[in-house]
Amino acid sequence: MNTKLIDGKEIAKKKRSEMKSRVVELKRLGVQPHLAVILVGEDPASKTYVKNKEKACQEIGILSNVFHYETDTDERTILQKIEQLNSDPAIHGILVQLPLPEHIDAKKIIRAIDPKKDVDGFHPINIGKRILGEKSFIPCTPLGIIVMLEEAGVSISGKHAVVVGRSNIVGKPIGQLLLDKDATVTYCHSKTKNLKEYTVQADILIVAVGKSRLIKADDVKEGAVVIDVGMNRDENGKLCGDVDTLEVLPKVSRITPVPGGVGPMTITMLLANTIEAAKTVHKIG
Ligand SMILES: Nc1nc(=O)c2c([nH]1)NC[C@@H]1CN(c3ccc(C(=O)N[C@@H](CCC(=O)O)C(=O)O)cc3)C=[N+]21
Repeated sequence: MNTKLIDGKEIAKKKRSEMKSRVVELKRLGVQPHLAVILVGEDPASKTYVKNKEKACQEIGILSNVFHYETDTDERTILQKIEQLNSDPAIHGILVQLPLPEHIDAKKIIRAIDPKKDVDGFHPINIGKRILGEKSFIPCTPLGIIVMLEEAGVSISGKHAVVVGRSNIVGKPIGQLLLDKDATVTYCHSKTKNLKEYTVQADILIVAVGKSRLIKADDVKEGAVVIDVGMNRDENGKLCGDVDTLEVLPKVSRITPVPGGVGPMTITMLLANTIEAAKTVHKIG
């Protein structure tokens, strides 16, 4: 593998093997980490992701249950399921796979999850705590990015980080996390005029917009670190990111590939959050 590539798959593997021992330790103390996943509908990408999450749980000894509902399931049924999972002491983490069908109010669903079991870190309580610097669940993708930067030995303090994309699950939280690590942060989005003017200034460039190969060599600074959060299909149906990796590669110092970059780290952080949830409930340090 090109030495410029930050190998998310490899870092994920290392982290998962560490977690595996932690799970063994927890089991010795009588605690079996347990994740519940709610999936509504038949979106093929969602089904694949959920399957990958199940597999990852199994691999490191976390129990997982997937509750799969038909597309036309009403909101109340899902809310009732969440309530049941909230009050079940054997369940430590609850994840509702997004996106949900349109007739279901995702905001309402997320608010129904017990914040202590919100391993996605999407509940307003966890978002509020995070902003205030209190202990909280951090969304898996941004957390995975921070861990990758650390593992790759990229220092963050004093760097100019440019975040392209402002979603609640990636853009906004990763900017906040980088800020907490003393980066100077610029947010760009669909209404940003002359995007390139900003991206070329980035020491650390995070791209999470969902547009195939949007970022070209001209858009990056020499020696930049680039994190590609995109998960797109190109015109040939091939999985690709928001960055034209081959084109920018000669110019950057480090870059995450797609696949094999941020994706595997996202799932790994879900496992980490689930273990954390189990430890907290059972008051294990
Ligand atoms: N409640 C919720 N939480 C999420 O964390 C969540 C979600 N909903 N909805 C969808 C997005 C997307 N997401 C991915 C996770 C792993 C890969 C992943 O492992 N990707 C592989 C490739 C997978 C493939 O081949 O399709 C890789 O990049 O190497 C991708 C995408 C989690 N999400």
